Amino acid sequence: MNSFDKHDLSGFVGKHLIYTYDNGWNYELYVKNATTLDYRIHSGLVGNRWVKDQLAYIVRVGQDVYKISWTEPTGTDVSLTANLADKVFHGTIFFPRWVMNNPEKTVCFQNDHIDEMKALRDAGPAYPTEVIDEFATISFVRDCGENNEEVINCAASELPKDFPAGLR
Ligand SMILES: C=Cc1ccc(O)cc1
Repeated sequence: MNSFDKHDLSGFVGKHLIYTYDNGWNYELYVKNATTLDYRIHSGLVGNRWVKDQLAYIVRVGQDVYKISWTEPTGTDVSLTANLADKVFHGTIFFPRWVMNNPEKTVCFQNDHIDEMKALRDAGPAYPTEVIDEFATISFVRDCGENNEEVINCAASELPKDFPAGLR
């Protein structure tokens, strides 16, 4: 018998998170609804890439612990764990070889380039996959409600210098 309802995502849907991986990569994620997320990458291998309306599997695996998994048009697979109580985050990213070879090709607002990303994925090479397995620290959490298009609506490079100051 669990002490929490596995099917209750209300503590996660609508959350806007900013976190920094131990390797220094800085990311931002918005849990738009129970099956969709938006994200923006501030720094790292593919810094300045941003994506809206990525479909994902989102599950609750603990009182304050959620897991999100998806596969991208680029062929990159991602599985993230967010422990909101402890502000601990963990990401596993499975990059196809072509992204490791030419990360700059994926740095864009992906929604405007879906067919191009799929063509690059299909051209490969896919293998050997590069697995990035990193903890991150959550530095910012707020509630933005469901399906809020304003949370992530530009590239990281277009944000004010003092971002995320003033958001709370
Ligand atoms: C490749 C996308 C991606 C999005 C968020 C995150 O924390 C890791 C990877």
